[in-house]
Amino acid sequence: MSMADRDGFIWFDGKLLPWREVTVHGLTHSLHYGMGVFEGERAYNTPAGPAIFRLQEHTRRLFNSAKILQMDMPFGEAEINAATCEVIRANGLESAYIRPLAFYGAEGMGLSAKGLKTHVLIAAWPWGAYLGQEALERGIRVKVSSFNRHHVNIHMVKAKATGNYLNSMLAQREASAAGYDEALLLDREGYVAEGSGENIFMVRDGVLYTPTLTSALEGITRDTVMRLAGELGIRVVEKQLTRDEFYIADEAFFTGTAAEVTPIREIDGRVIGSGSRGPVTQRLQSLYFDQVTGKRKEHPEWLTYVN
Ligand SMILES: CCC[C@H](NCc1c(COP(=O)(O)O)cnc(C)c1O)C(=O)O
Repeated sequence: MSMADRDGFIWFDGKLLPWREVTVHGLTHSLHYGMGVFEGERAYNTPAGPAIFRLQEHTRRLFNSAKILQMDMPFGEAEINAATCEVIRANGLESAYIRPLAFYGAEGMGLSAKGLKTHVLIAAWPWGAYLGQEALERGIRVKVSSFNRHHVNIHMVKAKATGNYLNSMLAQREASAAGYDEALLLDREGYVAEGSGENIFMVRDGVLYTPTLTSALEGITRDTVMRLAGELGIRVVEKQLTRDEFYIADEAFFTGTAAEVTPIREIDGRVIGSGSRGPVTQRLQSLYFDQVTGKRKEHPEWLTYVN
């Protein structure tokens, strides 16, 4: 079923509208030139009702992305936070994937985007494991992409910008066509950057490693997992990592709002560790799910209850 043919409500420019009425003109500027910013967030059902995980950090990143691209935002962060909660309530959702998007309208077609209106929508829908439930347990097969991640002075990688995902789509489709589940992109120097829609970690001799963020998005899940690992007493190291360090790692996994904590069992035909979800990955994955579903009481500030 097309995403357009759903029922429910989408928050659009300050109002909750019926899902199917949220349409834009074919000459919408962002459709043509790819300048827009978005977020991927999740609400989870908890013993105290539905809650959005680290909503404030996601909204702050949306506004930071807009600032990097110099897109004027017609609402404030607090209004967007409140509207996001309203979308979950209005659709009667308990756990959901949430997609805020800010984009330029059809007021003009010049690249300067002068005088264009920024429109904002927030949609939410039930979305299970991004790479499949089995992936969360068994792990996935990953291919290093022939496409590099953006050079940091070609695309603004700290902005979660819609146009940046052309690179992600090219990489993901190449990996999928080659029979893999996901792509791993290297930066311009050849160091490991991130997945097409995820940050990446590896475990070696009990130490958790993740690439420095030069060519990768500042992932909120990455930050969460690094904090949880520290609380488990696991040493966390951020450094430049090469593809062959991942080949000989004991464990590897992706993190992201959509991907959550997805184990990686093979990269480029090299089996990672035991070839299934490793013990450190499993501990972090289970702690992550306890955290986002309110079973773990630490970090109450990470959950925004919608009711
Ligand atoms: C299609 C993009 C989906 C989106 N990807 C999130 C994402 C991440 C992880 O960031 P975070 O942990 O803050 O989510 C890292 N890197 C990229 C390129 C991403 O698109 C998501 O909702 O997970």
